[in-house]
Amino acid sequence: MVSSSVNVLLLPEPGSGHLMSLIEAGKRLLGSQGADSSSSSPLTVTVLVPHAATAESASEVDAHVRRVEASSGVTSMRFHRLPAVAPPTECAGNPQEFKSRYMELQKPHVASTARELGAAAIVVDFFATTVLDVARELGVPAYVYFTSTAGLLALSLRLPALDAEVGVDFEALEGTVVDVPGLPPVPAGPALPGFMARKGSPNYAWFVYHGKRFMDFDGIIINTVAELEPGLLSAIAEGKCVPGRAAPPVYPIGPVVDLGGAKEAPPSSSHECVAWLDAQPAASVVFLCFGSLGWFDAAKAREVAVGLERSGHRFLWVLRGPPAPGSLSPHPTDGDLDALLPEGFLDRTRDRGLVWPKWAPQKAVLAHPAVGGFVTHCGWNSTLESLWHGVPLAPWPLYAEQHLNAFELVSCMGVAVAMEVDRKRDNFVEAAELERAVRSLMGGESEEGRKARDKAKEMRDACRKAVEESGSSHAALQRLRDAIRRGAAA
Ligand SMILES: O=c1ccn([C@@H]2O[C@H](COP(=O)(O)OP(=O)(O)O[C@H]3O[C@H](CO)[C@@H](O)[C@H](O)[C@H]3O)[C@@H](O)[C@H]2O)c(=O)[nH]1
Repeated sequence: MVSSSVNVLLLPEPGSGHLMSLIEAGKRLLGSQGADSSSSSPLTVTVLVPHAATAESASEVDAHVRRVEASSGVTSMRFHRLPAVAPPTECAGNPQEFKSRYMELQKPHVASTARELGAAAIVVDFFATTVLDVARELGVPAYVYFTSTAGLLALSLRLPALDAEVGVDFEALEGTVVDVPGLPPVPAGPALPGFMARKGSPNYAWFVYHGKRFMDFDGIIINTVAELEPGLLSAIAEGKCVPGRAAPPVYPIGPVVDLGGAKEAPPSSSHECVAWLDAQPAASVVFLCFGSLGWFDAAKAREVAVGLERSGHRFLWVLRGPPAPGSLSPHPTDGDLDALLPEGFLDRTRDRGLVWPKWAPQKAVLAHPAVGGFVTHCGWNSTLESLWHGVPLAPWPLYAEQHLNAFELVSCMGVAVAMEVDRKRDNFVEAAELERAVRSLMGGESEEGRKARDKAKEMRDACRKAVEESGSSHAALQRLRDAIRRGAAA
């Protein structure tokens, strides 16, 4: 019998945390050659790569796509570059609005490409829910890919109703809690994502829109693990987030973590950070790194330096500086260590610390046996990478949905020690608080630290089991493939 392939189009948002995650999800969808060749209708995946809005992001996207194209074993994945569109620069200061409008501008190109290539299903990033119109026009099933937690998904699904129930800005709800099915009461001030806090803001309006739209997709693919967020996934499946309306099927296929093809870590042993770790004792180093957009000014960096020095622990600290003045790009610049660090700090800590001012090989670092704890901005990719290696966390959320993630990591999953972050002072952490959290995380007397370390190991085992043949994520992927094939045959 001649097999006809089922072409799935993926539309990522070009931010690296989103793009890399959806490409990796595409690889998972393809599965091993064995799984695919046993079917009479093998899946193929075409990634529609949007032209990124700034030159810096465009070269980052290009480098990543080239790396995947060049890597062996991804033969059924193709890349199709979409033409450049004029970015909506007038809303560059509102990241969620910017991303949503930028993705909306891709619609005509997605439509023409889908017609040209033939699409059995379209999977879009969660900022691209407007593209559902294209799928409906073409009569093609559509899935949304959610790069963050089931916690954020539940809150997003609930947001349109919350918007109607709560008459004031959520920002004004200091001291009160928000009810999100599947989560303990969420303290509005410290934990609600900033873009959901101001009712009048365009970022907020877009999330109300996305929250409604998620319900209209044929399925929601999410980068989480059933065992990590069981209560939330049940609440969503049971229709508790949007009363009276069943949610579309949810496919938790995580952890979708790009390990460069290796289960343990990408080979980076020649990197200076990894070579430095090679010389440190097991589980002795606290790693500090803050995602693709995190950076510090001298005031915050000083607190970290003092806190680390007083903690007495070994550390590897990725310290990056503010975006270049006048640049449209939100990307940090390499940290100017002389300007950012207190005088003499590097000399005094030379034998037990490394401050790295540039992009670091985070996955290889987290995989290294010398690393015993991670002070993180709580980006979901970073969190999953840490849990994959059983490394406990201390959350220092900075932007996007990271405050909600921090709340969940401490209050639900128990894999993190709490750290007091002052949101009113631009997420400031005092030196003494950092020192306390690092001591607790790295093996002091604290019960909280011991629990976080144990729980992180438990979650490492759960994450690894989930992707094995009998595991929950493996089963979710199979259900997703079946649903896509059924849709193509219909
Ligand atoms: O020096 C660095 C810094 C980061 N990374 C990698 O970059 C990725 C960062 O991803 P993530 O931790 O998710 O952070 P962001 O890039 O900030 O991701 C955005 O997208 C995520 C998924 O939706 C959200 O959870 C975040 O809040 C949002 O800011 C990870 O794979 C890291 O390993 C490095 O390799 N080296």
